[in-house]
Amino acid sequence: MWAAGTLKVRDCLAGTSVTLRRCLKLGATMAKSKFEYVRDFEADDTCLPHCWVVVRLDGRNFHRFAEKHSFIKPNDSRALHLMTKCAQTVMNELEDIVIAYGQSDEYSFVFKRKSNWFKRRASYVFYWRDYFEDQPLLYPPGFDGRVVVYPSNQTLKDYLSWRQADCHINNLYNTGTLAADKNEILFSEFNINYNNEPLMYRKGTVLIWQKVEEITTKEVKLPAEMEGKKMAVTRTRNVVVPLHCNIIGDAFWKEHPEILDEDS
Ligand SMILES: Nc1nc2c(ncn2[C@@H]2O[C@H](COP(=O)(O)OP(=O)(O)OP(=O)(O)O)[C@@H](O)[C@H]2O)c(=O)[nH]1
Ligand SMILES: [Mg+2]
Ligand SMILES: [Mg+2]
Repeated sequence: MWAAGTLKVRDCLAGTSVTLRRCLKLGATMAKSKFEYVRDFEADDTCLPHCWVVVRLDGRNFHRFAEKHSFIKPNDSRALHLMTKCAQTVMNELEDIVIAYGQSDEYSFVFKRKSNWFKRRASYVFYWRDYFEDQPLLYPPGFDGRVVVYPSNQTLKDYLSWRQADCHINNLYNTGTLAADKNEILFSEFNINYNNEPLMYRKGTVLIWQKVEEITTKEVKLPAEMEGKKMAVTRTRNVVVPLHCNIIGDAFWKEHPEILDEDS
């Protein structure tokens, strides 16, 4: 998705894979060969229907990539914004994604229960220069993807909570030290109040759809006496908005009931 040719997400979301399998079956009956047996190794990778489908992409050996491209430690806001830009682009292309969550070198995309499609993008490389102006891209990063299905709203919420907890733990660790009472040590020894660290670093990024009112001027044709006149027209548009809020706990889900709404 982020770098061409590196993503190995199986096409388990696509209804087309079923069609493809049918075609293969048809072809196979027409021309069977002694090699036919290898098809038995194919696992049925169709995702369970009616479940939430999560695709998580994670940078491969990103430790090296960050080092080679002089990323600021432990958090480089350019890198995080570049990831978010890519994820927003993906969401804008795939309206079936209801929410996405990103931190560090990973992004999770949650597809509607009814979804049946998926696409690839080479966004990360494409937008690199917008975020890392002075740092040339030395090699294209690779991202591996995995697909997991979650059967209930609660398991999906728990999945996203797990990723945000991971963001918190890693960030606290990377910002400071190994010891038990990290917050206290950060404050007393390094004079860093962890709670003052930017929210994007502590909470990661949540991408959701929000309706915005857009005012545009339009030439109005009717009625006849107003012909040629420009008028302000308001229309509602769905846009992808980044948030750096808590998704662990009920408050977020109560505030945004539409995300998990079956019919939306
Ligand atoms: N300096 C810096 N490094 C980052 C930043 N974001 C991610 N990284 C690096 O990316 C790594 C991501 O962790 P992992 O995904 O567990 O490790 P990985 O090196 O990508 O290895 P694999 O995922 O197993 O291939 C971190 O350990 C950091 O080294 C950042 O903003 N700044
Ligand atoms: Mg990684
Ligand atoms: Mg990672």
